[in-house]
Amino acid sequence: MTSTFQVDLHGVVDLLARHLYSSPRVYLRELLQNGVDAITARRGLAGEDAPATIRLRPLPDGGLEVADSGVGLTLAEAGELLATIGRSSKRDVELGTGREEFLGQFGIGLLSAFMVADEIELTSRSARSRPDGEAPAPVRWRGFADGSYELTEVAADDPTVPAEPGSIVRLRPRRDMDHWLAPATVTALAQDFGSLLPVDLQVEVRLDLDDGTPGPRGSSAVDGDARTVWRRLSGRELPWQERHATPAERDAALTRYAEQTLGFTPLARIDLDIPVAGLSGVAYVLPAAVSPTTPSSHRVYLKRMLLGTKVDDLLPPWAFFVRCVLDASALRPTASREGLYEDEVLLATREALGAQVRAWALATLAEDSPAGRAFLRVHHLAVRALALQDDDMLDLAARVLPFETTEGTGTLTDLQAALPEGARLLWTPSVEEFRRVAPVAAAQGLGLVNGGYVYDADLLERISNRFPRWRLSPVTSSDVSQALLEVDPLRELEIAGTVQAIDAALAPQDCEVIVRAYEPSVLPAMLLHDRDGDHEREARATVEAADDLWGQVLAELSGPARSRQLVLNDTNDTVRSLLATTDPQVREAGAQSLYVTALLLSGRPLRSSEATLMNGSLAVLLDRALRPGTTPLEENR
Ligand SMILES: Nc1ncnc2c1ncn2[C@@H]1O[C@H](COP(=O)(O)OP(=O)(O)OP(=O)(O)O)[C@@H](O)[C@H]1O
Repeated sequence: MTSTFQVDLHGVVDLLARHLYSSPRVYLRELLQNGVDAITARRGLAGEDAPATIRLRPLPDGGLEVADSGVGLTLAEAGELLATIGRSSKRDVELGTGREEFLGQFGIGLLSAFMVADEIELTSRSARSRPDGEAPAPVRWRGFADGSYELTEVAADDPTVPAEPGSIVRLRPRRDMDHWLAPATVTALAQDFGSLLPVDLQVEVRLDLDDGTPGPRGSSAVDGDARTVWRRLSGRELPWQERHATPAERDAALTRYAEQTLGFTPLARIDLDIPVAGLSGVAYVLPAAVSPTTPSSHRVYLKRMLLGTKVDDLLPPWAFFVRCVLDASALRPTASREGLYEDEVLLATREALGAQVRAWALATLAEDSPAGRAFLRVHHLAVRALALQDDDMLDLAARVLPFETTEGTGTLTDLQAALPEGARLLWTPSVEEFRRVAPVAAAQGLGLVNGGYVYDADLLERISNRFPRWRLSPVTSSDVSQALLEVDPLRELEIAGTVQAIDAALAPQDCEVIVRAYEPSVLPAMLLHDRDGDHEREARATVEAADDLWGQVLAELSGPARSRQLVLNDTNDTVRSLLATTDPQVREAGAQSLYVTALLLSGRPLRSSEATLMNGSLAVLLDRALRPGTTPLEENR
């Protein structure tokens, strides 16, 4: 024996309301959509001239009436389609997809009305004719929130039946949800979802409740005490397909449209057109920079019905500087109809949209125009993000993107122009390293670029690898130390003992001390990070783990054990004073404070152990300086 599931409609509606739809507001979209689909079906039957109207009428009892001039339903169709959840006339059973021409496909849309109504009544006159040529009798289906329904034939002259083919859906409000059916809400929702629909959508407005929103008026009527008018909500061309006398007028109209619908005045506009996805629209460039992690959300219409105002994942991640408004016919909605189904068409569309935005960015940046400069000023981060994955943009970016360099903020071209012909360009992977090295590099005439900001290290590395003509490479400690002059051998001999003592004082900081003579002489010391230090530390760990014989060999190969070098500047007066002192306490405290100063110069905040070191050394130096009658540094000269 086979049985069928018993379905508790309350549970299903609750599931839809809580987990599928983001808000009960979608009930109106589902009703509009059924009306549009029924009109499409009637056009298929009777030709393109078939009437295409949807009329929304708030009822005096707080309910709502939605009347369409669609294909209508026969008794058999209503019995099959409305009595079974998940049954849809618009699905392609063989392909398992929604048929192209319709908006609906899942067979659950009408249920969403139970989020706001206790009772749904659909009265319909079918546009089909019976085999005997007679018109089928009109039908009335009444569905209740407890899952029960009634289906009856109705007399053709019944006054509640549409006079012409079509359907009228009436909702009786659910307690506590009646505000969703209030006239102002219905008008606002219909405007939002349906203003671009290719049908004549009108709402009946009571003049005493009219909020004065401008819009074409239809005929007026007297309904009881209140005068009413029909206000037309649709009938607009897609804004980007409207005709204008001149391009300037089109620009102005589309800018106004962005201001009204998106709430900003765009920096620029990119027309979008992807025929295979039946897609057209506009990408607006944001007037201010946004973080790359801000989810970019777009206003999307599917077959001219609003899908959502915050649809994401429509463009590649690097295109976070645009907001699109578009309409597509070949993209598929998810069942909630609030997002896009991730299928091959969406993947191809995303790529094609990315290509159109990219082509605009390339063309705009390539010409040195005010628009290009404004775009770069506001959205240089997005250009950097795009250049990371696109060689054409990378090549352009290398020429137009500003970086922080030892010659000020400028492009790589600017930096090259400021250096002797054929000079190499160097870059640091962190801001800290740039701060450490830049004063010396600048004084030595080295061209240094700060790669420490978002995307820049990766970008500079890609430029180094892909475009050798820039002669760009990451800076190494040897690049810098080569520019530092060895002190003369006699001087080296003179200070050897002191240097050894200072070196020992900084050993706990994992820092080796050397002395060189370099410009600028106001800089007492510089801290170089040996990026090979990591390998050395690894080598040390291996030495410790190895047996005696191998340990000795490896120890010889592993080189200097400390990962940083404090390079004291022998042309600096303070350093010379320190090197001259024989007071061990002053020497140690002086070395520690030079070390901390060099750390601070790199811009990195001090760790607590380093702050303690600074305070301790300062206390010693102050104590010696304040002892009456002596100045410690002079005392030992
Ligand atoms: N106004 C209407 N005129 C004619 N037929 C209708 C109307 N409203 C609903 N129907 C019929 O009832 C069926 C079920 O409607 P329902 O809104 O539940 O699902 P759907 O529109 O097919 O799919 P979806 O769940 O994607 O909206 C429709 O496929 C359609 O055949």
